[in-house]
Amino acid sequence: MIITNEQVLEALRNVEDPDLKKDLVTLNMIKDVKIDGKQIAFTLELTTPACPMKEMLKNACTNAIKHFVDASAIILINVTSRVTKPNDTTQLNAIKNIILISSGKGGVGKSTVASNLAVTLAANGAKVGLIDADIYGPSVPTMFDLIGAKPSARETKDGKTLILPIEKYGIKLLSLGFFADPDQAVPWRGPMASNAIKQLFNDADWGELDYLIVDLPPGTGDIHITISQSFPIAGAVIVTTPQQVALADTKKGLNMFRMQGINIPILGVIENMSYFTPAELPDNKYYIFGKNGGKTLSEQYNVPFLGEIPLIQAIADAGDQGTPIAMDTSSPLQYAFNEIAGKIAQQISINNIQSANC
Ligand SMILES: Nc1ncnc2c1ncn2[C@@H]1O[C@H](COP(=O)(O)OP(=O)(O)OP(=O)(O)O)[C@@H](O)[C@H]1O
Repeated sequence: MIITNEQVLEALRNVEDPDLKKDLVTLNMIKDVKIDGKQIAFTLELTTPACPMKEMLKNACTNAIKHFVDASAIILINVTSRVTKPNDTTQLNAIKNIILISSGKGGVGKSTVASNLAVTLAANGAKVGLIDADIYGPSVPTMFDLIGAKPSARETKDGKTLILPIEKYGIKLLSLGFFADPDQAVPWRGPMASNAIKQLFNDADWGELDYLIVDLPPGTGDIHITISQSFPIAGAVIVTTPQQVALADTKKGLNMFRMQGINIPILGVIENMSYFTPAELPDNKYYIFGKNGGKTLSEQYNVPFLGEIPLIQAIADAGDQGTPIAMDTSSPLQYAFNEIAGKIAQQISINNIQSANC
């Protein structure tokens, strides 16, 4: 019996994307079906390279074809991705999704999370940029071993000067720290800071990006309002530690993103420094700052809980050495960040597709 494209597509109509609640053919995720005797090849186009359901969907496609078409078929699935973007993106057209990394309190690990998410999404194959908008203490130059680095500029055909982001580990980076002397007091204040931040978005040659991660200053202030109101934001990720003082400030941050006029989707809460694990006793967990604070908060606010990151000296060491820990293939944290990045990318895809269908 000759296998036809129609039979294959009909079989794949039985595979539903659990997030988007539609089948893969209706979602236009099946491309280039080619049949050669018993061999069936096609492309499965996901909405993000960091999709946590990649393997599950591949297996479901194989099973559907074997069940509905031919149990002895040889199935070759090429998985690719085309990252979706919010449908109201009118400016910064080549930047698909801007993700804000925010925290109510300083020092809870916002920059650590931003850096590790950036390298994780890039390792999955996404085009990633990172803006360090922390006016009080930009840490991206340290975390990417770029202290003292200075971005160059290029002139466009119409005479405009564009800043060229610095590329490191496959990520395009701009930090306010590149424009100030690392040993001088930070000069960014009020309107000057807001203008400088806007320039990092508007006057830089970002090229095409799937995700632009923005490391915000701690707390709730002018910079948050400026960025939220000036650019289309895919969502905010909130970083907290488990202590009550941190959680109280985190609530203020959550409330700010929900304020009228800001109204930014909250992609979820990450709890950093959740427990301490000594290097010599890797299976022991000591909840020195309390347990489940971040999880309880995310339940109260009805936002996703994205995961826990332990307090481990290797994270601080990796940050100080300029090689984010998620790049270390031998570290269990690579897996932890991969899970968190997958959940964030998945949430963005769902929001984008839902907003496109509205
Ligand atoms: N899970 C962790 N385990 C160990 N050290 C950590 C962890 N998370 C962050 N750190 C360290 O804590 C310090 C503060 O982290 P980081 O700079 O990421 O916080 P932040 O919230 O961005 O701070 P700021 O308010 O200054 O912007 C850094 O030295 C970092 O390496």
